[in-house]
Amino acid sequence: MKKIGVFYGTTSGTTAGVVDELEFYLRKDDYEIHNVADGISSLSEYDNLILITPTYGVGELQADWENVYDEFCKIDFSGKVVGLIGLGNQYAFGESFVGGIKVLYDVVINNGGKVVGFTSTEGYHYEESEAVIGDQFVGLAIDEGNQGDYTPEKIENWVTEIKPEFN
Ligand SMILES: Cc1cc2nc3c(=O)[nH]c(=O)nc-3n(C[C@H](O)[C@H](O)[C@H](O)COP(=O)(O)O)c2cc1C
Repeated sequence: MKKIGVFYGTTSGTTAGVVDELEFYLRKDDYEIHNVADGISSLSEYDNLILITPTYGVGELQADWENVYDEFCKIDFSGKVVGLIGLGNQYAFGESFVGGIKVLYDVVINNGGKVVGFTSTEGYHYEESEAVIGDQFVGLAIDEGNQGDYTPEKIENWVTEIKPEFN
């Protein structure tokens, strides 16, 4: 398996904690973590990517992702395999739960990439989410505030599922 590039943004630090947990399940693989606040100039070098954003505003990207959005939209994702992880709060923001990953999803798909690691919406309690296609999230939905106890198991299952899909 080729190297995995993990790119994340965080405003209040929760996502950084989730990235630490993700690292545990990637520990036997070749991977590199990048905080989007430091830029995304190396993103196009990876054929395997895990992109992580908490949702802010109403279903929008986290601020550091917003800052690189125009650059992100110019990336050719042909041949790239991408897994998405979204953080959100299903009770406080139940009408736009983890919507931020749909913004990333749309760019990856429009620019020729493959998104893997859709997950079931079962067990979540929200009204609406832009990040749902059919009955699945377009990535892994994490709600640390309300369901953080399940996060390690969710990440482990998701990583196990997407690894065979990587280049
Ligand atoms: C101003 C604000 C807006 C938010 N909007 C949403 C939202 O639309 N949908 C959602 O699922 N979560 C929303 N959240 C919850 C955050 O995504 C969640 O707390 C996340 O864990 C924050 O990650 P971070 O600590 O890495 O920045 C919002 C939080 C704040 C403070």
